[in-house]
Amino acid sequence: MKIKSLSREQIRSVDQQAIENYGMSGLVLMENAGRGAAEVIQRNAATGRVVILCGKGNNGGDGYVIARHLDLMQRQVRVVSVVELDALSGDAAANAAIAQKAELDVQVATTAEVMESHLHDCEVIVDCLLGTGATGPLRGIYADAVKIANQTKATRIAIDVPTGMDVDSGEADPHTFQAELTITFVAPKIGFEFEGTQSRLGDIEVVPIGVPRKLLRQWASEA
Ligand SMILES: NC(=O)C1=CN([C@@H]2O[C@H](COP(=O)(O)OP(=O)(O)OC[C@H]3O[C@@H](n4cnc5c(N)ncnc54)[C@H](OP(=O)(O)O)[C@@H]3O)[C@@H](O)[C@H]2O)[C@@H](O)CC1
Ligand SMILES: [K+]
Repeated sequence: MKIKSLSREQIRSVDQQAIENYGMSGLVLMENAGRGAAEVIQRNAATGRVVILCGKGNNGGDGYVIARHLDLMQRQVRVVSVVELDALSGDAAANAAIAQKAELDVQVATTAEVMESHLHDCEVIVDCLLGTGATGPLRGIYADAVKIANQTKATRIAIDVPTGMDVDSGEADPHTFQAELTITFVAPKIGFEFEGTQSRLGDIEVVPIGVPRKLLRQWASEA
């Protein structure tokens, strides 16, 4: 079933309804999202060292799942969190803990200098800094991380939305992540349809996260 482009409120409502009305666990949704994204990454950027930039929220949580699945695919992968790991909560904290117990390469970079040292020689950068929970201009290390990532020669892949782009208006922060590929969950976002956004989004791939068709039917496109 093809789903229409959704607003921030609608997409957040899909997740919320799956959890509250259907009894799905947020961890399962995140697992589906991260696993699906890892498969798309593997298809589109099959070689080279991968750095996954992770923020504080559930978009960051997706990053730890992606790392675990890419590691299973025998990729060389490092997670770089822009916050100390004890600042994480909920499903993101759970997946960060799994990644650590699994002895994946998880680093913290809270300064531009340290971020630069992690990004200067990787071949693929995956942006899990901010998703649908982003508000206002990029703050602090988030802005630095995107700026440094955009200056590298690495292949850049955004998860759910390029960090810095508003999901509803498509408006871009001066430091918006410049993606060659955006892997977005459930449906494209309304902001992606605005003129000028294509150069920040690159190609768009939609990944389903296992929410039931009955829930999605209300947003089915006519086509
Ligand atoms: N179960 C689900 O719902 C599923 C969700 N999924 C995934 O979750 C994503 C949504 O996650 P989310 O709601 O946690 O928001 P997200 O964007 O990761 O982080 C927000 C945090 O970042 C911060 N912050 C905000 N703006 C900022 C700024 N300008 N500059 C700097 N920092 C800023 C702010 O923290 P603060 O600094 O205010 O403490 C805020 O708390 C969604 O896109 C999808 O990828 C999938 O796994 C499928 C299942
Ligand atoms: K992102």
